[in-house]
Amino acid sequence: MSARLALSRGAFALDVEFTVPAGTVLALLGPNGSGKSTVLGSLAGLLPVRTAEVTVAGRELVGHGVDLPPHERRIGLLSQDSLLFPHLSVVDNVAFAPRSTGKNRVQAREIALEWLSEVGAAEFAKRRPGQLSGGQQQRVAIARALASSPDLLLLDEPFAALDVDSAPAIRGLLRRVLRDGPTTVLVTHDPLDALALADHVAVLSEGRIVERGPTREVLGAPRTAFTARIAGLNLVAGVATADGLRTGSGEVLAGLLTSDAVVGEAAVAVFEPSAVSVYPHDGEHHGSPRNTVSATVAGLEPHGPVIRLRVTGGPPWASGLSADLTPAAVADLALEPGSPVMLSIKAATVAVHPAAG
Ligand SMILES: Nc1ncnc2c1ncn2[C@@H]1O[C@H](COP(=O)(O)OP(=O)(O)OP(=O)(O)O)[C@@H](O)[C@H]1O
Repeated sequence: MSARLALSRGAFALDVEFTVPAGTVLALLGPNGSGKSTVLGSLAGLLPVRTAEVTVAGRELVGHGVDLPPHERRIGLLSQDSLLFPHLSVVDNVAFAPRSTGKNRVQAREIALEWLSEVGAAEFAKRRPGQLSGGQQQRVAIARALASSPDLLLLDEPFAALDVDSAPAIRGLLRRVLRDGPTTVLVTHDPLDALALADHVAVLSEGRIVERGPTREVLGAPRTAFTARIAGLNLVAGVATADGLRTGSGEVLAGLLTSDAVVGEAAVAVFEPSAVSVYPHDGEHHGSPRNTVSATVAGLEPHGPVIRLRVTGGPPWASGLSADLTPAAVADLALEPGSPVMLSIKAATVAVHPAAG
């Protein structure tokens, strides 16, 4: 899909242009009020726009004199609170989607039951939404969003209303259905959601896209202050193992799997720069011998109250890692670009998350 959108809402102005390759997921990240929900509302045809050109799956939704109403756009929208129809059963809620695209009652019911079983909610088919937990309702809402076979799926903070126990299961479910699913735009404030689900991210600030690119590149090496603040994480890509992550070059980084990570599947090890300890190259270090590597200081930059050090060299996965040190520690270790160092990362601080792709 490709979109160019410009509009004003009071003093707020949105002006964005982006594309999402077919079948992939774009995450929109940005601070409160940056325009994320406005982008989704405009794509869905729910907000008046000044200029818009939106093409999805080769079909023009808006632009050049065309302006399809929301129900003709073939867009599935999933918001934070699922807004199921309270007076309809679960299966009728889901069947509503294919019905509205012209399927007859029998076909619509069949499609609904298939999707309910796909999302693990078949047993609730006859219940009313009020008789389900928040997580169960969100499963049904996902089934409903997908049951219309949308050309474009819009997800607006799909985990925001869920408790910490049900969010990982729903994230895992979305990962599964999005793998072969429709082209998707996901709004989130959580970089870990973007890592788990999105191929690309775009960072919005005050109605404009200030940064975009492949998820791991943008979150691992942010170029804007905002992205650095929300992300700036150390990311190492590989495959989840029982006790951590195997990197592309075969080393194992010890860590803890999150509850939605699956051994043998693509994963990203995530740890904060403050979790990386730095020792002199030939001196003693007291970290776990497992996650210890030698590297070379590439650069030092003030980062709030600490100094953020970036390294190069060492095994491929370690090149580009960041570590936060106090100014006193930098002085004690006499660190400067080119200094050889040892890095140590406690396994307990390394979280292994499932990764898109
Ligand atoms: N109904 C409205 N009328 C006028 N202005 C609005 C309206 N809704 C939102 N805005 C303004 O549009 C801007 C973008 O809001 P939007 O909800 O798109 O941001 P967001 O990035 O989704 O924020 P959040 O993360 O808080 O959901 C904000 O400045 C907001 O005040």
